[in-house]
Parts: sequence; structure tokens; C-alpha cells
Amino acid sequence: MSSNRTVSNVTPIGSFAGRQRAPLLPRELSDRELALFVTASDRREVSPGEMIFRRGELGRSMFVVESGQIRLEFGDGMPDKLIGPREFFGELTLFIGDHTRVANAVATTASVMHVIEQQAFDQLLDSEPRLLAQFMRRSFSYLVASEQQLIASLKRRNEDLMVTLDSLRQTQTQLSTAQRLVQTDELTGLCNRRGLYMFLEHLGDSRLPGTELGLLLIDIDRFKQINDRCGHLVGDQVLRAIAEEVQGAASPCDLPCRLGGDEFALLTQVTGAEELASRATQIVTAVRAMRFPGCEGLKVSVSIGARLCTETTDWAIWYSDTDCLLYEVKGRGGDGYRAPD
Ligand SMILES: Nc1nc2c(ncn2[C@@H]2O[C@H](COP(=O)(O)OP(=O)(O)OP(=O)(O)O)[C@@H](O)[C@H]2O)c(=O)[nH]1
Repeated sequence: MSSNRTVSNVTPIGSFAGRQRAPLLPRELSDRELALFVTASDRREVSPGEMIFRRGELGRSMFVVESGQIRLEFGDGMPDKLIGPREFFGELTLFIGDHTRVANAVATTASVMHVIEQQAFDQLLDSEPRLLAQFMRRSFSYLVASEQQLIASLKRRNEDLMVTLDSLRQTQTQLSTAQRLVQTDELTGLCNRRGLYMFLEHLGDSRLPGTELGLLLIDIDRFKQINDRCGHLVGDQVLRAIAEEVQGAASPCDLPCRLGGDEFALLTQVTGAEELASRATQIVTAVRAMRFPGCEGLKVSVSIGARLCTETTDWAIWYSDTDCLLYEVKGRGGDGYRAPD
């Protein structure tokens, strides 16, 4: 510890001597300040990596670096600061007392520092009030400027985050739109085969208690002839009209879909075979009654296979069993449905 900390005659000393430069860096001490602090301090050597104080600790002293380099780590994504020769740190604790350190101070190289305690600082205030007032004013200006810089950079970061968030939201919307499109049949707006497979993957989540799963496979009779006779545009109208009927026969938890070409399916949750049959009848009857102004006299009909699906088997079995029933109807001339006896 220095024996006499009250300094009146201040001149540069030790390894700081002869290094007067102008203008001073924000945290650089003038020759007079330096001499004053050095004389009123304890000299301390620190090794590379040595922790001088930690964030959250109660501060007791201020430090002036004679040689080497100290890193102030503020954490929370804020940039570190490097403190070099003639510069100081940890001064707030002497200005306001009971100050909690806001950074870790770590020696990055072997360094020599001068440690100024509260009592020595108070004595300097008495003996050199003008010099100390200047020093404190400079320190406070620096701290205020740093705070303003921090606020500006936080504001910028916040704006950047908002922009990123916005673009993430847009990407998410684009992705869900793309996903919806990929699973939707363009002509009818019903789910396509890809959508059906996605639905099947999550079928367990949408199962209604007390119901059975039923499948209707619906195929338009002699659709090729409709296209040939009335043209593809009318053919498209027919496909859209039938899609509406399949959709109309569906409950909110059901999945009406167009599997491709003139083939539709309705995966439905019903109380039993009777309700499944009534859905099939509803579609057959509605299609039979359809009329198309673009093709007078056109009669449209569908063949439907209808069966309940056991959940111990999977789509491939449900499909092939129901398809057999559908082809039984086709074999009899179409325009009806067939369910297992
Ligand atoms: N207009 C139109 N026709 C389509 C579309 N997709 C497939 N088709 C036609 O649908 C017809 C299906 O013919 P087929 O598979 O022979 O079936 P079908 O004529 O209904 O015969 P059956 O099923 O035995 O009664 C083909 O002529 C396809 O060109 C489409 O999006 N629009």
C-alpha cells in the first residue's frame, strides 16, 4: 500500500512517463490525473486470464492500467471492451459507492494495474478537487455516451429482430400456402391423393368417439364418352359438380378428395353401415339429377363402393376391398352403390 496517498505535486511517473498524447482517448488519463492516481494507489500485477472482478460483485476500487490489457465482458450479447495502458475502469464504484459490477474484468495479457480504493479517492477529492471534478465529468460524459450508444444499438437490434420476425411470418404463411396447394386438387378444390395420405397419417387425432371409419370410392360412369361428346370443358364442369356433391355429403371431420381423373373418395366417420349407405345414396341420387346447359340431354351417373374400415388394416386394404365393390357396380352398368352383404 502506498504510504502517502495525498498528492499535491503531480508529475508522470514509472512506465507512464513521457507518453503524453493529445487528444486523450475517452478513457485515457492525462499526465496529471495519471500521476495523481498512481501515487494514491497500490500496484498490482495480474497474469493472463486472471479475473480481476466479476459481474454482480460489489465494487470496492477503481483500476488504472499501466501495461498489458484488460477485457471487460458485459455479457448478454453486448460487445466486450478492451482497456489498455493509461486507461481506467471500475471507477463508478468510487463515484456512487455500493455499486455492483456490470462486467467481468479479465486480464488478456500479463498486466500491471494501479488499484485506487475509496478512502484514497476521497482524499484526492479533498486535495485536488478541480482535477478530480474534471476527471469525473469526463468519465460521466463517457458513460452517458456509452449508454446512448447502447440504447441506439439495442433499438437497431430490436428493429432488425422485428424485420426478421416479419420475414419469418411471411415465410411461414408462404410455406403453409404452398403446403395447402400441394395437397389440393386444382380443378375441384378438394384434397388430392397427397392430401389424403397426409390426412391418414394424422387420422388418429381426428377420430370421433362412438363412430366407425367408412370409405366411399366414387367413379364417374363412362366419363370418357362425356368428354368426347361434350368436350373437356363440360367434362371439367361435371368433375366440379360431383366434387361439390361429395363435399356436401361430408361431415366436418370427414375427408372428401379427388384421387385423380374421374375417381373420388370420401373417408367418413359414421355410426355404422346404415349411415354409410345413406351417404352413398345421397351422392348417387344427386349426381343422377345433374343437368348441364352446355350439353343438353347429358346424363351423368357414378358407381360407388362403400365399406366400413377396420383400424387394424390400412389404406391399401381399404382401397382394394372398396374398389372391388365399385367394380361390381360398374359390371352391372353403374349408377348405384355396393356395400358388403
Ligand atoms: N375433362 C377432364 N377429363 C379428365 C380429367 N382427368 C382425366 N380425364 C379423363 O377422364 C377419362 C377417364 O376415362 P376412363 O378411365 O376410361 O373411365 P370412364 O370413361 O369413366 O370409364 P368407366 O370408368 O369404365 O365407366 C379419360 O378420358 C381422361 O382423359 C380432367 O381433369 N378433366
